[in-house]
Amino acid sequence: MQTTITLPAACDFHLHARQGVLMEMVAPRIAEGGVSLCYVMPNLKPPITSTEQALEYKAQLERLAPNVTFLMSLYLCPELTPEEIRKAKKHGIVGVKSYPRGVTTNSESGIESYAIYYPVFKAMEEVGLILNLHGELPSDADQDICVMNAEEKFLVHLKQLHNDFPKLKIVLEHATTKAAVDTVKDLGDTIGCTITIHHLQLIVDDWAGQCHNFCKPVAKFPHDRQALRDVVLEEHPRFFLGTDSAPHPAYLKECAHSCAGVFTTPLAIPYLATVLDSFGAINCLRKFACENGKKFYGVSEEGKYREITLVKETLLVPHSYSFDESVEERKGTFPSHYIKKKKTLMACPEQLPLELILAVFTFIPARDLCRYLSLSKALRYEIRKIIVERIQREFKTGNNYLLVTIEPLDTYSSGPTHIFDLMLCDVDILSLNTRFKINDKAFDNSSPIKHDKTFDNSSPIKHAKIIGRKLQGTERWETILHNSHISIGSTWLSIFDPSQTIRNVSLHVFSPFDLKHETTYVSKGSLTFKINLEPESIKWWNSNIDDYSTIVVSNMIREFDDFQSLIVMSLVEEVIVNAGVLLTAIEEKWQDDVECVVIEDPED
Ligand SMILES: O=C1C[C@@H](C(=O)O)NC(=O)N1
Repeated sequence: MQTTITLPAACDFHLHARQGVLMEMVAPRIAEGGVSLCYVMPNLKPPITSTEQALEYKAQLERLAPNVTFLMSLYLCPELTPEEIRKAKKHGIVGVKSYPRGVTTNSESGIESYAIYYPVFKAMEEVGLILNLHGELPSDADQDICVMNAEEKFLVHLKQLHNDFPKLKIVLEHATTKAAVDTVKDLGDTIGCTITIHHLQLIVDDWAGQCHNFCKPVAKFPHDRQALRDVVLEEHPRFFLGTDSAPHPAYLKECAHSCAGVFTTPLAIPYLATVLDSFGAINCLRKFACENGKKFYGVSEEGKYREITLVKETLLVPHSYSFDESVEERKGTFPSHYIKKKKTLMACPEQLPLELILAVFTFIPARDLCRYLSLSKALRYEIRKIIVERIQREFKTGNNYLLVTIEPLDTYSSGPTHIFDLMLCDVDILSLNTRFKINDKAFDNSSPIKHDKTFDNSSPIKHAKIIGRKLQGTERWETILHNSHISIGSTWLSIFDPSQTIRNVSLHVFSPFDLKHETTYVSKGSLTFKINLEPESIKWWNSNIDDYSTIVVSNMIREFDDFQSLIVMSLVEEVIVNAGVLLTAIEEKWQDDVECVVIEDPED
């Protein structure tokens, strides 16, 4: 069994290197994945339609990944003229990518008919630019076209184009069908074809219901995959690697309308080797990934040649790759349960008198609390991540947020946690008509709290000065707990075991924009424990809460120097009700300034 392979760094002839923060994440990973040359797709926003844009994009990529050779392409669209083609050629642009309108990511300005582009194709044929085809027809039920046959039905256009421009080099991108493989083989030497790694692995069953495997064109039938594998095994010189690696932010991938794209760049060649090995094609790696494409394109690496060595051993694939999603442009579609949105103040957070945004998220209804509590820590961790993603989706500025989650820690309640949240809100609790009470008496385990079912408007709130605040003129936040214990007379506790006294206090503070910053401090009755977000690093220790007469919140949040907003979230429905009271009060008091976002429980 071959366990080590040394070969030239590979070429990826179809890469979505993206732009902005996503590009910053992708570009350095190209070499990490064993690739030293790549052909970059132009479907950015706005698409790359001019030589200047392509060169500027290339320069950005080179700054981020100086060891990689970037071959650039333009986006086929009406602005592209034969003159621009000639100019592009002069400046080293390699090809033009054609997207049929609406078939995939950023293809809104794609083409509807090839006929109008014939002068452009003619110029390309003359100067030797490559035409890259996303080979799918847009779905059209009336024409019986859907994702499963969109590629096959497109092939007539490939044949036609080849017929009309026999010297034009055309690459049918990311072929997924036997029909495509057969067609490319039948056509002459000017027709090449890229194959992705994932299409050598996946079939339709793997993406139906599995958003991470969803891409365009979709993976097809087992016999189609076999045809792709066979042509690799055959080492056919006109078939070569084009990963179509296409990352999307998790919130656009793991959602109802998942974006198409499989992100393989950081592990491209190890992944390819693994897949090839699985069907006995490991010896075809070199031709498929390092040689065929370069020959077809007639390109070399201008001194950037290097070798890579693959070692066959177990590799843990990261669950995700992080980048600053907060500054990614959001799609216009907010979840349908986004019920209330007053004013977008995120754009001008300095207007917030209390630097406060209160967002209340329900994630799991209270009645299902036990379900949440029975989840493993790892799963809870995932859930928190999802919540973070939700927040990132809603709030897109580069602001820092202080995020407080309210979570139950045991089966009984998470009662007082929202008191902490109120503290951190830096609001005058007394002025809010809530039912929260803060006792100044030492907490007495033997005296069960009252479980009055009435809404206690009149309860005076004592020690309002325990509110945490950002210290004037400093960046420190502080909450002082005057030897008090916190109690709460809220009705909702009674849905749990009424004989239980409040036993836990939890406060989770972290920045939704940097998971690494997460620090969770939890005081739980006479027990205080600390949790880092990583489930493995959960640490517990005993300590009496009396020892914590002063809780200096600045300790928890010391890493965040600039909070514009506070987000309070809860997994507990009833807390939402209470927080709703808070929201109402905030809205009443600062109605012109504060945007309160309430997101209803989607399951309701
Ligand atoms: O052709 C494409 C485009 C790509 C993307 O997300 O840019 N994703 C895909 O799955 N196919």
